[in-house]
Amino acid sequence: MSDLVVDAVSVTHGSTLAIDDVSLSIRSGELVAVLGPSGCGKTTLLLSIAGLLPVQAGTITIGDREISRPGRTVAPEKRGVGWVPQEASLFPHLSVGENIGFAVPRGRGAARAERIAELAHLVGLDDYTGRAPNQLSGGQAQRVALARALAPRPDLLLLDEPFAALDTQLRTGLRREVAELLRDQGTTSLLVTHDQEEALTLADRVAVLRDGHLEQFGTPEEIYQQPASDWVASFVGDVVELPGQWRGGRVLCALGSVEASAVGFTPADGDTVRLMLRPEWIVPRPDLLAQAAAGADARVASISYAGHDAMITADLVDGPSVLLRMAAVELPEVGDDVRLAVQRPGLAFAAATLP
Ligand SMILES: Nc1ncnc2c1ncn2[C@@H]1O[C@H](COP(=O)(O)OP(=O)(O)OP(=O)(O)O)[C@@H](O)[C@H]1O
Repeated sequence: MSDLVVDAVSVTHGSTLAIDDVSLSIRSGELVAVLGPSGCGKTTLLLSIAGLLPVQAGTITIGDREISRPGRTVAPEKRGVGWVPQEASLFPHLSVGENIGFAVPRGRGAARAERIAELAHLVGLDDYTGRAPNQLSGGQAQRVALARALAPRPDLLLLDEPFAALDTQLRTGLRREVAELLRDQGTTSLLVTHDQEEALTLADRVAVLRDGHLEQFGTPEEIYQQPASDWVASFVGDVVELPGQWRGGRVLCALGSVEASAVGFTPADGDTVRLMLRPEWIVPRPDLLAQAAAGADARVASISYAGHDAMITADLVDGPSVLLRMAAVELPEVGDDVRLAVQRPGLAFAAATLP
């Protein structure tokens, strides 16, 4: 398995600039998710890496092989790249075993049959190699598609929303399984998804695309805790935004004086900023009720219970409503008075940059 380097790549569809000067460097064995809203260029990026679309600028390299540059596109079958599509797209006239072995050269005698058996075992379908694709469930078909892509030992595996067509329960289980399998195999993989939870839970690093631009490339923790822009902050996860005034590394706002770091600008004392918090950074602090100086008073307005946790809307006495996410162990009740505090530094964005 090799490194993938996408260097200053631009790709157009006619007059549409779908990928605009994107650079990504993926280490050997890494699983990277490409995350972004519909139409941001995820599929276009994947197609250009697969060799199905030419690049108008920049280069794509796998290991020490340059596979794309303007005017030169190495053919898809010569790139050493595997592809797992959204729908398994198995060949209906071939057995499961023959689907898995489709890209493994014939004429190697036992070696080919061994590789098919090895892959069938890897995806937990040892007993299914003689079956026809229409005798498989959706999840099983997707495993066959994965085995088929891995069989010729690609340098890089591209997965285009491979779990999107599956129901929620199956999707959660299968994606965990697939991520483990790819890690065990040391497969360098690029997974396209518009599902932020999928990206954050599975990937070593996440590339966030917006309108063909790379907004941020970082670990799931960096993307969620230190978003590079207010757009990334609101696209990946829930946000609570409050206007406030910057004062020496803190923001004075309806939640009190909250420690914060400024993102993308250097505020001066007195500047108006937007404070951004995640709902789980705000917590009820009954211990502060006796201390008038700390925290902010609020009343619980509604509770949206989700089993493992709950989203609580609390009306601040001196300000707007805020959202809190709490583990559903000891929840307050609607109408309860609470004292809220912020348990980790927030993010301050320039007021003018917010939509
Ligand atoms: N064949 C095409 N001809 C013209 N424009 C295209 C073509 N394919 C994609 N586009 C445009 O290029 C941009 C990026 O499309 P792309 O399919 O890569 O986005 P995406 O992020 O994969 O979207 P989705 O999540 O909806 O699949 C969009 O503006 C789209 O309309």
